[in-house]
Amino acid sequence: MNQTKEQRILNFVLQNAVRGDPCSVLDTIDKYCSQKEWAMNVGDEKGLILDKTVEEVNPSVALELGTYCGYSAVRIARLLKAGAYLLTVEFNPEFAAIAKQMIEFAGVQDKVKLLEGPSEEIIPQLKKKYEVDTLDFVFLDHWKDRYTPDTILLQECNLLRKGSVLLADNIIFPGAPEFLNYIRNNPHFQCTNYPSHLEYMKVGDAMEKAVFLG
Ligand SMILES: Cc1ncnc2c1ncn2[C@@H]1O[C@H](/C=C/CNC(=O)c2cc(-c3ccc(F)cc3)cc(O)c2O)C[C@H]1O
Ligand SMILES: [Mg+2]
Repeated sequence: MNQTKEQRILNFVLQNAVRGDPCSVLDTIDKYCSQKEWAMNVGDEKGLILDKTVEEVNPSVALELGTYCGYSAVRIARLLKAGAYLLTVEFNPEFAAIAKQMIEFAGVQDKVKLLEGPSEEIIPQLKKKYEVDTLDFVFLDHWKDRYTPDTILLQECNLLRKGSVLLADNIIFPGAPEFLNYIRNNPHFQCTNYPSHLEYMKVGDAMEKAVFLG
């Protein structure tokens, strides 16, 4: 049975990266996806915007929607302080299995909880089942038409507090026009746009930061 692209990415990491070294895992994925097979990781350029935002927020509890192969989970987890953790949500079991191995190889498994299932089911469980009070940081990188309903759901579930920071990928390409309209016209959010490029390409893209004002 021939391998999937995601399995090929994982195998390339297992054979070429340094076990327990998150930066080497990230560099190895970026090398593979820029030279061999493109894949929808946030990548090195937008990854720097993600890094700066995570360092600025310095979250105790972070949520990621759309784990995929685990690239941004490793990217976020490597920056978390002692005792802080990332919850990452992925509903495709194959991607979840790949991401689990990627996260473990990088050595950040103690900081990451991979939750398998659709975000609309997981989000309402975060308080009771996963003992979350509020979220300090949320990275949105799943299906683009889910950004708005999930942002509304996070508010309905009282998971955001004054100062919670959302960061959304792919504002330009593939684009999230409905989310952009929602969040920029919502008086409860203060938005900032970060122009960049689509991962591994010369195509323009951007990230949007939205601070919840309470
Ligand atoms: C609702 C929900 N719950 C849990 N997991 C969910 C979910 N929706 C998607 N997911 C999971 O997240 C991942 C999906 C991410 C969606 N991201 C994308 O579709 C995406 C697409 C591109 C792109 C750019 C140019 C092109 F020409 C083609 C594609 C670039 C990106 O950075 C992306 O994030 C994998 C999926 O299983
Ligand atoms: Mg993306």
